[in-house]
Amino acid sequence: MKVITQAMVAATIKKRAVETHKGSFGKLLVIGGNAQYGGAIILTSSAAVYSGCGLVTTATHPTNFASLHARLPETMVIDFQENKALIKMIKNVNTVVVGPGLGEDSVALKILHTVFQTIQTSQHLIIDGSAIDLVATHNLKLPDAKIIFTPHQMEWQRLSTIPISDQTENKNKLTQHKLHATVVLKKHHTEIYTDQSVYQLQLGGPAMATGGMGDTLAGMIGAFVAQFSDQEAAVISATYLHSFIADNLAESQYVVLPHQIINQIPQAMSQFARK
Ligand SMILES: NC(=O)C1=CN([C@@H]2O[C@H](COP(=O)(O)OP(=O)(O)OC[C@H]3O[C@@H](n4cnc5c(N)ncnc54)[C@H](OP(=O)(O)O)[C@@H]3O)[C@@H](O)[C@H]2O)[C@@H](O)CC1
Ligand SMILES: Nc1ncnc2c1ncn2[C@@H]1O[C@H](COP(=O)(O)OP(=O)(O)O)[C@@H](O)[C@H]1O
Ligand SMILES: [Mg+2]
Repeated sequence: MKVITQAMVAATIKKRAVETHKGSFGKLLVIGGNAQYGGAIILTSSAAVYSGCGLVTTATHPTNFASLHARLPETMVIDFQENKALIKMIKNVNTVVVGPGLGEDSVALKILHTVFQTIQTSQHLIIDGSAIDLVATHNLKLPDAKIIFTPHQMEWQRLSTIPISDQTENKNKLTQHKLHATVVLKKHHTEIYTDQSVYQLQLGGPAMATGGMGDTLAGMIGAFVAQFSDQEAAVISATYLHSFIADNLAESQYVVLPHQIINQIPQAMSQFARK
């Protein structure tokens, strides 16, 4: 297992070229947030905007529109139940994040079907939270796209059928290979399984054990993958930065809240871009 280093992150987050515009830094669609879990998609969307994605659109339940816009005017919104609008928007972006706070009811399942039917080979698809459980429960066939799963240990157990106590590097690697996807297995010392390698994060700690922490990471990964050309480097760097910021805050805080990490992303990226 390779340890993720600061140098890997610094090599990914580069100073921006001047002859650029918002279209140069990725177009991302985040899908999630039912009537119960609006906070999840607010965190994912915010993390994506603060991570520098050029254009972020949020497909969510309409009950979340006002709260989302009050926190984050930079994102655009669509109703995730409007199938035609959803299809059009999926075709209009280079990266999709699906799952944070999506829920697992029939509406959620229909949305996930639409994503899987519409996504193209060249697009990045981050599958998180409820969407991972829907894939596992309904044994869904994965589309041909650049897929990244971001399960915590229980979600990985449901998807891979490997019990948490048995989630060894070799077993995880075998399932990652079968899935044809990158797997970010979230836990203390998160592990990232790609086609090429296995990486370990040696940052992060229990101050991060707060609901919404993974929703935030999903937005960061989405934004990094949307704007940086090397998918593997982007996933590793987003995962590192998330815990790097948390550890800095945890020096003076007992707990670290997801929105506090989000607020620090632009400064932390600037720090790495100057290395
Ligand atoms: N503000 C919002 O709107 C929020 C919305 N959210 C949204 O809710 C949806 C459901 O996601 P979820 O993660 O909350 O539920 P689920 O998948 O059932 O997992 C929990 C079960 O797994 C177990 N467990 C074992 N190991 C574990 C580990 N390493 N990490 C974590 N859990 C571990 C754990 O064990 P226990 O706590 O019982 O010890 C428990 O039995 C999803 O869409 C998400 O985006 C949340 O993000 C919260 C904020
Ligand atoms: N004790 C811990 N040590 C390191 N990281 C942790 C710890 N507890 C939680 N985290 C991190 O917090 C995030 C939790 O993700 P997840 O369970 O999906 O949260 P949620 O769905 O509530 O947003 C992961 O990135 C995980 O690595
Ligand atoms: Mg989660």
